[in-house]
Amino acid sequence: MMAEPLLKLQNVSKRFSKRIDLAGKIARRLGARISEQTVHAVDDVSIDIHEGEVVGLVGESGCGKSTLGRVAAGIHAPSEGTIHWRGNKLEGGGSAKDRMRVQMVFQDPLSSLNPRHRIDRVIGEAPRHHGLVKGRAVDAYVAELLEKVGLDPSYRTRFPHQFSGGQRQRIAIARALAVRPELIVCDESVSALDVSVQAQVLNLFMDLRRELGLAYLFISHDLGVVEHISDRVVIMYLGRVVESAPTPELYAKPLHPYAHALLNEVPRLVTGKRVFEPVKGEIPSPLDPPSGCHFHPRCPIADSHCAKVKPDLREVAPGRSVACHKV
Ligand SMILES: Nc1ncnc2c1ncn2[C@@H]1O[C@H](COP(=O)(O)OP(=O)(O)OP(=O)(O)O)[C@@H](O)[C@H]1O
Repeated sequence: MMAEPLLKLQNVSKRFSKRIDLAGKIARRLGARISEQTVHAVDDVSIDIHEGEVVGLVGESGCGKSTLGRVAAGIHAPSEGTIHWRGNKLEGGGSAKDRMRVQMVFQDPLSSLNPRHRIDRVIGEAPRHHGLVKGRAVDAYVAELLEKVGLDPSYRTRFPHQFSGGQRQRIAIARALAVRPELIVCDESVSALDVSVQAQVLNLFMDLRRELGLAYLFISHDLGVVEHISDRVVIMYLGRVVESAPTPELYAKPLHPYAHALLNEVPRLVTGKRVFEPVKGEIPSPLDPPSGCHFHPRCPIADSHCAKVKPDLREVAPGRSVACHKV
């Protein structure tokens, strides 16, 4: 029997209210300039992440990846659904101690690191605040973390702007590690870096996984990176999971028509150029998603049933689930 997952998200949804400024005569005549609409950023998603596992999360821009990552990290409370940590239900997003077990590393370290704080404060503040390390021991703790992420411990008196993009991302990783997490949510954590620096930071993530047994929820639009790093990949479309599968099986034979179309976008190196074949058709608005299967207007095999009925995510093989009426 498989062990209890580290993090279990069950039927999680997250909605946001969006204020729309209605311009024009009709809106004025109706006496309303502002209207509220609901964005279903995450719609009934269930995901398990096991100890030491790397789960890739992919999908086109706006499909809800970041929102799901923030729910997983306790930054957003879900509008619906439950979250369990090692089998224990987290109420109201979880206690501070529970939340420390999941840390997030963002795309742009410069905006997530306080520019006025020296690195020793950036990294040492949270563990000191939570009593993980006290007094003079903080300096040695920060130095050890800097070494762990491949930076010179003497850098701890510098400020974030004195580092390169790759070094800043290492600092953001050291800050995440400082509270001894078991799961790190990486939200496009290498996307802003040069390709050679990307590879170094990805190697660091994998070294830390081996050394500390860390699990990752790895959000990326780069399907090549996700293939390289993930044990399992979850594909989202307009707030819903459409396919979840072990990485080699998914890349060898995607089953959902969207997964199929998306994987055609994996850059292929042809005569030194990166070639993309974008998924055909517009991404519909999450303010007004299509009925039935959200993908049906762009799907080459959809029929009238797909336009009416939402397909459930069904297990089609061990560890592999697909939400499609035709699979
Ligand atoms: N705080 C918020 N308030 C209102 N709407 C939001 C908020 N955060 C996200 N959204 C909306 O929720 C939807 C999903 O956004 P999200 O950022 O999670 O998608 P994403 O897949 O991570 O996209 P990207 O790759 O572009 O970051 C989008 O329509 C977005 O506009």
